[in-house]
Amino acid sequence: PPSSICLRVAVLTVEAEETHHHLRRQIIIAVVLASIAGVMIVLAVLFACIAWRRYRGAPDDFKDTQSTDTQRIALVPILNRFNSFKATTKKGLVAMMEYASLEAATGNFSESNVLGVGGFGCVYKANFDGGFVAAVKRLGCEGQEYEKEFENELDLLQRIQHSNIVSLVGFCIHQENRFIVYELMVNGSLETQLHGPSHGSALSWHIRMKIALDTAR
Ligand SMILES: Nc1ncnc2c1ncn2[C@@H]1O[C@H](COP(=O)(O)OP(=O)(O)OP(=O)(O)O)[C@@H](O)[C@H]1O
Repeated sequence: PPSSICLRVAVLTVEAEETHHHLRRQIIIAVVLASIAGVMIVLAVLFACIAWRRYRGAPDDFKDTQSTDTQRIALVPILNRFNSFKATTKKGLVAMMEYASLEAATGNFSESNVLGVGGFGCVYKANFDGGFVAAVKRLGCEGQEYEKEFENELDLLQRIQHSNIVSLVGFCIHQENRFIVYELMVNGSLETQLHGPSHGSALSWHIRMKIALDTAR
């Protein structure tokens, strides 16, 4: 009868609508899940990139202390074989200087050439052939702390090249002795200027302000 046909058509329409609804809901869920997965993948890649850049940019000491220590210890006997020339290290080129030239330039490390004394050794003024003047630090030769200080200072100064930081000229290893050659600070160190015999009397407030700004840079 026509009424039962109408009823069947109505039931079929409702079923079709329900199926359509169900399908739409599934599509929406799939799209949302895919979007979340996509965002998570992008975030993971981003995080990995940042972590990698930080790892590469970090000083060696923060990466793998054990392996850098091993490298440093391994470096010394290799350097000992040379006496002059330039040593290419992972950070650049540093002059390996002959002991004889340091001895000659400092007048055999004479008292009259002493510029100052630090925690790890004495610093001498050195006049090299050709008029080149520098400062030579002779590190004490007892104990591992001197060896570590020598390696740390070389490592740091190779990496830090800045107009406000004294530059590294070279180094020398002679028997048990270790030497570091620096650019000469003709007016002495900042500490000497501030706390030396003059007690800073030579520094005007304008100069002090300039020093403070340069230090911050
Ligand atoms: N490049 C340089 N030019 C001129 N004088 C220097 C130079 N380097 C060091 N001096 C003088 O030698 C002194 C000792 O320097 P050094 O670097 O051995 O020790 P420090 O930095 O004063 O102290 P510490 O060894 O305890 O860190 C300095 O105070 C300074 O007077």
